[in-house]
Amino acid sequence: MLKIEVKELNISHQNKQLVDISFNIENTTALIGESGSGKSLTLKALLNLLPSELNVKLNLKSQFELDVSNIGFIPQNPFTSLSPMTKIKNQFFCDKEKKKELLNLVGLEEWVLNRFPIQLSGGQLQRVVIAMVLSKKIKLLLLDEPTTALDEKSKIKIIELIKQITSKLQIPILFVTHDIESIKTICENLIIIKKGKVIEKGKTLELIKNPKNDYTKVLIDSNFKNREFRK
Ligand SMILES: Nc1ncnc2c1ncn2[C@@H]1O[C@H](COP(=O)(O)OP(=O)(O)OP(=O)(O)O)[C@@H](O)[C@H]1O
Repeated sequence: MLKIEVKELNISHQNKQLVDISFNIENTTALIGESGSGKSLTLKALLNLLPSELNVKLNLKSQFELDVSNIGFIPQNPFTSLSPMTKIKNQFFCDKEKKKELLNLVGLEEWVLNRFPIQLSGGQLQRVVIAMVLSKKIKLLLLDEPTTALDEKSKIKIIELIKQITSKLQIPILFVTHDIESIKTICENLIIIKKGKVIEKGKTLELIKNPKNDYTKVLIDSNFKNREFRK
């Protein structure tokens, strides 16, 4: 399995340090932190999509050249990641048989191709986005809170789908979220960040069972309490 070593990622705005971390993306890795901790900036840096007003220093080691053509990205909001006025079939680039096969893999049927994004539910759209990502020969998959825009029922189904897919892909995966519960059964490794710094990392299940840092404890407790509350 390929591994990506982010030896140094330093992002600043004027004199303010926003992110200063190093970590590995190995097998399935989750990056967790509260709002404003630097998760999105980290993903944008890997995608080379940081706004020009930010200063960035990225030093990474990987066995392959990373560029947009070989990175798959599953965003927070599938509604805004697709063009609203274009039918799905015209935003999905591979032959028809492959499209059908991929749609099938994500639990959708061919009729979806003739719809505009607005005619699909959030859960269906996120499945379409996943099928599109799988149509490329990707070497790294990044997920940015992929269930944030979905209702609770769709969220559970999409997490289940992501779990199936990530176990088959055999490429490094970085799953960014603030929801530890959702990655518990998907990600083998866990990195906790706070205010742009890595404060704890390790194997997910061990870390959840035995967090060393107080911030990690609070993050875990609030995650599970919220979930109980929502049931
Ligand atoms: N273009 C920018 N200019 C200045 N500061 C920025 C810029 N983009 C983000 N920041 C700051 O960087 C910090 C990290 O932001 P980031 O969006 O990465 O957080 P996050 O962990 O993804 O939060 P959320 O879970 O709410 O999306 C925040 O304090 C944010 O205000």
